[in-house]
Amino acid sequence: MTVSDSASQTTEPQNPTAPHADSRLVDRSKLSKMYQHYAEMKDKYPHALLLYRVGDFFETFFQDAITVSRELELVLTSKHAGEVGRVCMTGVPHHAWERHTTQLVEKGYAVVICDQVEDASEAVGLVRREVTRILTPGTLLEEGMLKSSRNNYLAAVVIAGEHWGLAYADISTGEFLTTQGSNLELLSQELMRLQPAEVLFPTNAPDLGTLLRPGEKSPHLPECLPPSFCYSLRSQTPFSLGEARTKLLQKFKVRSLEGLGCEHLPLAVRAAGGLLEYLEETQKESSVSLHSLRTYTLTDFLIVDYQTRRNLEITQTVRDGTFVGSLLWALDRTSTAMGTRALRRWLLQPLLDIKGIRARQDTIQELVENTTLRQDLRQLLRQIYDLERLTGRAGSGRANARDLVALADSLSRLPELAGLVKDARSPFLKALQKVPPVLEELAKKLLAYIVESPPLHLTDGGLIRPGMNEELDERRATVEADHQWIANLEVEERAKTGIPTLKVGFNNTFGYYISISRAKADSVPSNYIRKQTLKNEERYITPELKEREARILTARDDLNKLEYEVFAALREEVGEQGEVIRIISRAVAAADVLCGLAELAVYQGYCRPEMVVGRELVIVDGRHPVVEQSLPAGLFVPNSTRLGGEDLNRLRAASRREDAKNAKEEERDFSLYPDLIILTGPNASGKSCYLRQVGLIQLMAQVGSFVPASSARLGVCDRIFTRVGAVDDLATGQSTFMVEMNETANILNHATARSLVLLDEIGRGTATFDGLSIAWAVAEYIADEIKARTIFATHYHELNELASLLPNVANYQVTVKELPDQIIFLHSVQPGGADKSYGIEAGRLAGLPAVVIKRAKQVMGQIEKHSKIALGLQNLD
Ligand SMILES: Nc1ncnc2c1ncn2[C@@H]1O[C@H](COP(=O)(O)OP(=O)(O)OP(=O)(O)O)[C@@H](O)[C@H]1O
Repeated sequence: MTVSDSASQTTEPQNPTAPHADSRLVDRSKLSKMYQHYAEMKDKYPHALLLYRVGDFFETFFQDAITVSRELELVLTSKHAGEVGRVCMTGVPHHAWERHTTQLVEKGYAVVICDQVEDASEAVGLVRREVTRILTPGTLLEEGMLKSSRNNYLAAVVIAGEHWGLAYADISTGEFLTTQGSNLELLSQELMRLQPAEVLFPTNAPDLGTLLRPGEKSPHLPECLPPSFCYSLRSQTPFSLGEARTKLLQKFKVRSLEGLGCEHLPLAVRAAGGLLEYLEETQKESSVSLHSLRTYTLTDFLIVDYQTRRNLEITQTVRDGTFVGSLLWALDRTSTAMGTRALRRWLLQPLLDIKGIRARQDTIQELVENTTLRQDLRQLLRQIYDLERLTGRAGSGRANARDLVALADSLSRLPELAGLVKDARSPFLKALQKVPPVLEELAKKLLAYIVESPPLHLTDGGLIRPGMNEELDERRATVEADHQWIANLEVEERAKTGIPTLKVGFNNTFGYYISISRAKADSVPSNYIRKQTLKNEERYITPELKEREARILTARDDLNKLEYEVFAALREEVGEQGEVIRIISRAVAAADVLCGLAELAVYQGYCRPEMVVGRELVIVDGRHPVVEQSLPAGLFVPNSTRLGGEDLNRLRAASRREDAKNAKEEERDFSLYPDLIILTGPNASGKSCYLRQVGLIQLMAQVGSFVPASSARLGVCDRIFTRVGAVDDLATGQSTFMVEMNETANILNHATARSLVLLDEIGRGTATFDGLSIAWAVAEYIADEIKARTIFATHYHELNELASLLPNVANYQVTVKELPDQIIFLHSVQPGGADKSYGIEAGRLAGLPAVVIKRAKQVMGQIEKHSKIALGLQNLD
């Protein structure tokens, strides 16, 4: 439900003494001035929660108060708002606004901050308030609101028939990319990869501005958009080609979009332009600092669809969605937040380009071979803060002095980093060899200007070192002289009055005063004016003291203001170098990822896979990278895999050259390396583990990582498909079997000879013979028609018959040792098919009553007698 919906459902109380709960229904003329202003602001942002600064609080009123008190579990109170009576109210202390806003934004609300923009003590009449910030899930910048380990993407989508444009940006790091495609399924997959915090969608819906929370339905949202994200319904205008194009040209100060790569991609342009407009609208006071726009195509990367990402547990486990136990968890040895985010991006977007893969491998290899370099690099990287986000905050005017010190500190490590890699040969280390001189200078300047441990607040002074700014030094000298005057005053007055206990003090109410014990009150000079009487003391002021005090306070104010100005100028300088810093940050992030992967390769005994152009998939002694780490050392049983031995194109070319005989010969050899493996074995023997291990090794190899095997030779895949397990998709009301069939249909319709297909059971969710028939037909179609490299794990050992019918199918089994009263899992994958599934045995081990086990064996005997499936199919031909 949107905020506005909740509001419209709130009817004004019939009870005249109950507080008003809807700003739209009250008589505005009866509201006091501040509430009238509040209501005007609320009218402008009907779809967001408005946090309105009153004194030390950010208050919410009317309908927003009800929503906020419910969502944050705060007490709902009410406040007198003029003639109209009381209105609902709840609020949060102003210093805690970030924490509370984060919670609201995480729950899918947009929050508008309306702050005081003048000093309340100087205000004439109502304190001036303005909207200073609009926070939505995709536009967060504040450090406490973001997870350092992942990007926070804002996406924008434009759809025209089957065609679409998608732009996305992370305003905290400055990334900004756009693309265009022509298949809505791919759009959905790309969104699932990005997991954006918020998606902008242009529509002509009447409720523009609404932020739909995850799962919330709207008739204006096309079905192809995954329901699990927040969608902002936007006006179509900024997404029109003309407006969007102009916006991009202006933002990046270019005459054509050619250089950005999207001149001829109108949908990509529309999405990017619309996104920019939204950022400008929500960022208000600060400019948005974004990298220049990069255009990419989905075909540059290995397609890992949502199911595969989920089944291979790349960023979270299937069972409980936790990070621990995922591939990312097992591989992450990065030392910086930038590296952690980059590793996640890389795992979700493996490469297709062999050159790119080899460049990463070369770097890992160099770091594997040079232990000292690797250790020194890791040590140094640990001292580098999140340059990307620090720069993002500086560029948008939100960095504080501590941020700039951290940034300068990190920048000043870069020359050291360059020194470490000066003799490196591999591409990603060479990228660190040159530090742009402008950054060295910037770091030096920042460290010279800003004190070592600056305060959090920017307006209370204490930021800039002495000797950096003449005017600042002068003002500081004046303030110090005044302080000295006060300090001397005590000595002088003691001497003058002869009262040794006389003291000069300060408090916020009276400012400076002279304190004398009551016993001595009679001997005070006549120019002392009594200001306050306490139990044991009298407090006085003198006209001279007051005059000095006024000077001190103004001078301090001026000093603080100037310090802030000097600081803001430094921050701006950082913002101006944003692009240069970001380029080097990305190089640092990449080197960090590769350094971590090298460390992993050494400690886990990974090998460098040989990447080839053909279809080969040869893994010798492969291991599952995650399961291996969760078992005690040495317990994981390695297994080899050999698939897709020959390049089908070459074979086909051979047959076209009418060299059919030769081709047949080759085809026979080729059968040594099958395309499809039927994998059988008892429950819990390790079939799923083996299947996933092959998928993960292929994926890791295309990320450029070394892999858990003693050797590997891998052709680059265009896509990895998986169908694993079965879960009811309750959200769409689909049964287990229908989910399974949909996923299988997707694979059969999209897999190519260059794909890797991993199928873990097909046809289990229906009657045995239906299931077996479907499984058979699917395996046959993949092996015979698609010729994708495939591993098909199944309990239907009848499928083993396929190997005798098709040359590119082979049978493998996960072996077990049978003892009289137990089965021992060997977890070893061997040629040949299992002739039984040990399901009844598993039932016995699980404690099914003996009589049931006995009866099951009888029934199985009968069924097997009548099942002559392979024979029957052969007869069909
Ligand atoms: N190669 C291996 N070495 C050591 N342990 C393994 C190996 N493979 C699997 N295991 C262990 O066996 C357990 C069961 O494996 P897995 O889930 O792959 O079985 P399965 O054959 O797919 O079972 P089911 O048919 O019931 O789905 C795993 O959790 C893992 O701990």
